Amino acid sequence: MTDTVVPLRGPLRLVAQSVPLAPSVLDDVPLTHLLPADRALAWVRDGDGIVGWGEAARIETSGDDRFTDAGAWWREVSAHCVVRDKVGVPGSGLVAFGSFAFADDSGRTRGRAGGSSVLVVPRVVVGRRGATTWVTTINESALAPTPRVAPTDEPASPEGVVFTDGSTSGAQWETIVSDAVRRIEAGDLDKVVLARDLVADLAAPLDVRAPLRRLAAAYPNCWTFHVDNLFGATPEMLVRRERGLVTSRVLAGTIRRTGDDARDLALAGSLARSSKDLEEHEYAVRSVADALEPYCSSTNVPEAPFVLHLPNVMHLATDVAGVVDAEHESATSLDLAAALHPSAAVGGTPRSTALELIAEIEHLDRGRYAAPVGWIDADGDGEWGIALRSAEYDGSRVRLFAGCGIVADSSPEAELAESQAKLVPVRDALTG
Ligand SMILES: C=C(O[C@H]1C=CC=C(C(=O)O)[C@@H]1O)C(=O)O
Repeated sequence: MTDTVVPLRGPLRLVAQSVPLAPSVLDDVPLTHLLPADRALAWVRDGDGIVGWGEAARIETSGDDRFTDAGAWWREVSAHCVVRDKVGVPGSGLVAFGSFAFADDSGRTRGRAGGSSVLVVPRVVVGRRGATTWVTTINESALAPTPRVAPTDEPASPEGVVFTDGSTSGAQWETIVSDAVRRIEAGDLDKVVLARDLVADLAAPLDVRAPLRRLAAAYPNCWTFHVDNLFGATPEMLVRRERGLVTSRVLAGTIRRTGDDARDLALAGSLARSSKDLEEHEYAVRSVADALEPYCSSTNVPEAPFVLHLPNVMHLATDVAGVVDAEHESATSLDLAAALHPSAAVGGTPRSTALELIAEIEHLDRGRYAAPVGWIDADGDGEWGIALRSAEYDGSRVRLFAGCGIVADSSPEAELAESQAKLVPVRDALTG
């Protein structure tokens, strides 16, 4: 069931044009430095990506049809759009940024007007992919002039930040983790991912560009994003579809970094050998490989994970790849994200039992945390990360989220410490 906030009144006829920019025009200015304060959209990693602003069209959906309804709308918008693309790379031409709710019933309980999942078509997009930089304009009915693109003013840093417990205290959350371990030991399920939130109150409404700039600079190998008041820097790629090739970066199994390189290297070795973390990881890889298989003529699932080093933590990581088969050629990146969500990196194994347990014991509306966030183009190519290391804000109130995979050998105290480490990126981005 879906509540469509902006119903489609007849076909929406958009005109999109992408033109290359000479590299000297932006002179290596980070894409996040181009964003205006209002309606900023971002998806950047290591200098590449797309940022956008303004709004040519949007759809909000909710409920269990949130992906299918958004997908049908996107097919319709793409089919009626006139695209003049002089760049021709994934992300040029018509694009929409999107972010989806974790749970079928999410959003309703938060009292937000309308649905909680969204696709937004910006009016202006600036993209960078290696040496290629471009600007896209999107307008209704007629071509819009290409705007001058230049760095915007330095955003105000958040001030007077006060953190308080979210829906549970640390001690209460440890009890919830213990409950989950008992259920796993009783044989009800193999793995469940439990999350908690932290509230930050600021002295003034957040200018999200400040934390975005910090996250993009501090976490270059993560995808820094902002869509409709959800922002963060995620290390996990749920699915990327690029001209028939599908890739996914699966993460599960974590160890905190100490800041001492030699010790961290030894810890990376122990993570790679930890049976608890390897078990947690294997469930996540299986869930992604199994969900991709029906769409692919071939898949590649490496036998062993590698260790991904981030500034705050290290993760076990596996890059899964597949080739979309002829029968599923029309499956868009969003269709694939819908099929994969929620993977066992954020739900659990078996999926339905884990989701029931989350709903029963977590005491948290995850909103759009841990759900797909990313972008899609007119060909259906796109990238959908999992919105981890993220926060949602409303004026001067920010809710930060973090979760941990729980298996039989999990210790509540260690999981609480891990969740604190996962909160660090957004915490630091708010406090400078
Ligand atoms: C659920 C989160 O992380 C997932 C991704 C990587 C490692 C995880 C872990 O080791 O528990 C989680 O499965 C989060 O960051 O909120």
